[in-house]
Amino acid sequence: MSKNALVSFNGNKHIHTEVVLTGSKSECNRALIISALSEGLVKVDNMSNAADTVTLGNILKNISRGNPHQQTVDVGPAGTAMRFLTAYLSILPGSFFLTGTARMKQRPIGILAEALKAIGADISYGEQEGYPPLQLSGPLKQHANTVQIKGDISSQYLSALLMIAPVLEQGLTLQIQGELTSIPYVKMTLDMLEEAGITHSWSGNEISVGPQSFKEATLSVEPDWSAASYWYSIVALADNAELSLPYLKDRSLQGDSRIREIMQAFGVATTKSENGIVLKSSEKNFDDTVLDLKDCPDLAQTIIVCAAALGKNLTFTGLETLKIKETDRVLALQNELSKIGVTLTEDNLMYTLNCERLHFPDRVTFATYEDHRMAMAFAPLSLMIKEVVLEEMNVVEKSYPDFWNDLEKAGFTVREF
Ligand SMILES: O=C(O)C1=C[C@@H](OP(=O)(O)O)[C@@H](O)[C@H](O)C1
Ligand SMILES: C=C(OP(=O)(O)O)C(=O)O
Repeated sequence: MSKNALVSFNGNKHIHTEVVLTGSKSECNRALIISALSEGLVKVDNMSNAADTVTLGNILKNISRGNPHQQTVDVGPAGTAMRFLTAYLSILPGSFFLTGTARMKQRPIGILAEALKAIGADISYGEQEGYPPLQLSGPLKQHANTVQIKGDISSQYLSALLMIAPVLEQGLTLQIQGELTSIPYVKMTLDMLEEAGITHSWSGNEISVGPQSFKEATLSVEPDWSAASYWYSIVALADNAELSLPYLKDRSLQGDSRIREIMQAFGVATTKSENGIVLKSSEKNFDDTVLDLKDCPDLAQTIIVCAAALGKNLTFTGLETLKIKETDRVLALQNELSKIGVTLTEDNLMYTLNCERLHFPDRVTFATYEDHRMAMAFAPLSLMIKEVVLEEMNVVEKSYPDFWNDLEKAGFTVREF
């Protein structure tokens, strides 16, 4: 159990600062796998200090190929690491026991494991059918080059397969079944592969990657737009703010850069600066009352909590995958928003906020459910609530270890207890 954080903001709600965000964990985790597959031809620039990325980097450094003894590989809470390593380890010679936290053992992996088995991998389930831990014995002997895969549970399964596709003897064609979720993450995978010299074709529900060699390249990682989202929320809740975020680009590989458009309605204007972007307080203007977050599920908590704090009864769609992330994020939001009198109710996959009873007690303790995004999405409420307690403050390390320090630099007080 880590400490709790008591967060407050004294004085005028004015914020003028610069925050240098760490590299995107999604980009870094892909870059690490691509670099490993390319056997060092592909280098990575601006590596993230996100714990999930550090974990994946250490695993890739420490595993030994062809070792006759079984190696245990523990990803902790890192979902992308679990999914990407399932594919990566299945093609390596050797025997691996791939495991993670208690929560990881509840996050489904069967769709990916069965697809890999259909291609020729030797994978079995260590505990519950369809869930980690996994037992992998490689190398995969390919006997199929086309596989059907459900697209509506997690895009990470597709990304994991696409990254190993070029080193498979026969390449790989994915036939996607159902509506593909989190599409920008699949595009990010294909774009980064392309930067590393790997071509693909995508037509209708089929994505094909032929057998190919990686070329020398340096993958330059952009700061994390999901992390930027918490600063958008802070600007939306402040009375007056001007916040610069260096190195964020206009055109991003990250789908979460959509926060820029979404937050215009919440009164946050984004302009380009010499070396990045600047967020400024502007008029709020809620024209759209329904927001579809299917392409950017990691923004859901930020946006829903911010809308609740502003008393806006918005409706959200595309939240189906939130139940299998670090926690059941819909349930966690419902529990914690009730502490400020707000409900989030579902009707036919539409989730609507009701803020009629919104109120801000002097002190509220929010549980974080071993979910970094719960802590970071609720912390901005310290602009509305005198004292906000976020339990288990270390959760933020998963993607944004400097979060509390950055808050202090922006004028918040963060006390550990
Ligand atoms: O590929 C990735 O880097 C990710 C894809 C998304 O997951 P799903 O595809 O499961 O929605 C996202 O929620 C996760 O944080 C990172
Ligand atoms: C869902 C997330 O991560 P992962 O699936 O990699 O654990 C996240 O960072 O919000």
